[in-house]
Amino acid sequence: MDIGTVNALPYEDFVNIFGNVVEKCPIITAAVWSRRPFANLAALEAAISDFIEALPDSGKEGILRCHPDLAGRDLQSGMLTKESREEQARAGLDALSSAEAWRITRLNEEYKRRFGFPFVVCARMNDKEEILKQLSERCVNEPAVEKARGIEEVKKICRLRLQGVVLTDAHNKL
Ligand SMILES: NC(=O)N[C@H]1NC(=O)NC1=O
Repeated sequence: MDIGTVNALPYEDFVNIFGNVVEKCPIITAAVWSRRPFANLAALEAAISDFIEALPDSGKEGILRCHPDLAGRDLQSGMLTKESREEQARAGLDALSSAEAWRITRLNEEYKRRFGFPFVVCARMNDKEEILKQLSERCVNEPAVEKARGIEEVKKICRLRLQGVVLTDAHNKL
C-alpha cells in the first residue's frame, strides 16, 4: 500500500486499517487523519508521535493503561488484540515455564502498584529473558522516567505495527 493510497482513504477506512497501531487507542488514528496528506509513512508516524507528545500526563498514562499486561490475564483468556497476541507470541510469552509465569505476574503487579499503569515494552524487539530483565530493572525507576520510557516503547510498537499494516494487512481490510 503506497502513501498515495493511504492519503486517499476516507476516515472510516483509515481508522479501520490503522486504528490499533497504538493499542486500543483508535482516537489517535482518528485524530491524525486530518493531518493528511502524509509525505510518507514516517510522516504518519511523526503525526501520531506529535499527537501523543501534546497530551497531558494523564493522557499519556491513559495510553499506557490501554496496554494489556505481558503474559497476563488477557493472554490466558484469549482476549488480546490480534497485534498484541502476535507480538507476545513472538517474544515467547505464550510459552513460559511455570516459574517464569509466576515471576512475570509478580513483577507486573509490583510495577502496577508502584506506577499506576502497566509495564510496556516492545515485545517484538525483545525475547522473554530480556523482557523479564527489563521489568525487574525498570520497577525501581522514578515514575516520570517510567512514564517517558513507556511512551517511547509505545512508539516503537506503533512503528512496527504501521510497517506491518502497510506491507501486509491493508489490502485485505479494504
Ligand atoms: N504491556 C505491553 O508492553 N504490551 C505490549 N507490548 C507489545 O509489544 N505488545 C503489547 O500489547
